[in-house]
Amino acid sequence: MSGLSGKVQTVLGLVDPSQLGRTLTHEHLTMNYDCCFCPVSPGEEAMTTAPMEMKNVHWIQQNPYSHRENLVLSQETEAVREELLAFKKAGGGTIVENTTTGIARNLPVLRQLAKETEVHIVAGAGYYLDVTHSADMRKMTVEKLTDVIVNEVLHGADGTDIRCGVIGEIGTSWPITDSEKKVLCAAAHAQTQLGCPVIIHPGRNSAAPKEIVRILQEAGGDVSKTVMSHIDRTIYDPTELLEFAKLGSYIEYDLFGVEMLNYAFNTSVDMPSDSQRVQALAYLIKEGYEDKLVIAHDVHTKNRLTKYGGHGYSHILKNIVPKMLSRGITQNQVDKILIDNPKKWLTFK
Ligand SMILES: CCC(=O)NCCS(=O)(=O)O
Repeated sequence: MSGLSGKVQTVLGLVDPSQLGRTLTHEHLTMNYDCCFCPVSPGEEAMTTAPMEMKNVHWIQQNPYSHRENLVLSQETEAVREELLAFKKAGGGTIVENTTTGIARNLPVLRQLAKETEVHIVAGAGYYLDVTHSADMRKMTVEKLTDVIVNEVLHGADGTDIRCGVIGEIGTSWPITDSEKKVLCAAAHAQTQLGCPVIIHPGRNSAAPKEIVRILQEAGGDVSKTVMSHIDRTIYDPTELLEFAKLGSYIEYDLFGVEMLNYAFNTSVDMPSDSQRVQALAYLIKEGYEDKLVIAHDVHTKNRLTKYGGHGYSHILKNIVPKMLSRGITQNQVDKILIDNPKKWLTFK
């Protein structure tokens, strides 16, 4: 294992795991989501460039991926700084920033935000979805990709000395592409060398998480130290959910705050409400998985910020925790989900 053993690596350096406090395991503070622009139905084209103002907010909330400006979170560093200060004031301690290569990771901005707000920020290594993979990167072998990821953790990424503390979010589509499979194998190999946490973005199909676990395990990865993101929009059937839970990864409900009727990336999906997310957590707790649950908002577009009428980064602490408690989840279980489980996951072996 590396010299990082027993520590958590933030953009400001190593910290003792006991310092983390309440942790959101899947957020973005600066990124660009142009790669996933969704065209609108005929007649609605003008809305894709409409100003981000009150009369358009509802349309943007329902069609977040079809509004050009909404996809550029990187323009909102000042608003994000304010939000992080509010998160800290609400009792938050740490944010895992999941932006990887392909969606405009900006480590100097993350370091600056961490310094200015005193929120611990853990940055992500590796690559996002196939659609963002460059021609050069596609030519790399698994060994070369492993070297790049290991280097991002041990020495710094994007030409900086700022080190990543987690591998991911590693992007996968459905079906998983060959290039994405190579990255998954590289993530598993890097994890074996480093003993570090991994986090995965599964494709939008209920079979995707299980297939990813299979690929990671075959490549020697440690699934017990891996978070499967976006379960909210991926596995609905309770039996399928339990089958997946048995495989041993962390299960992440990370779209808290998203309430939308039509989910443009997969129109066959009924996006759950926050109440249904809390019900899913309560169900998994009842089934014995309270040590494997983590939660977040996955803020990745402008409309999710309070500046634009969104819920911001404090919604879980301010609104979801009281709801969890009112639905029979105990304070001890809440603390596991927000403090103990993230701490265990983020600590290098
Ligand atoms: C970059 C942020 C991201 O991938 N978010 C997931 C969106 S969704 O696939 O759950 O809609």
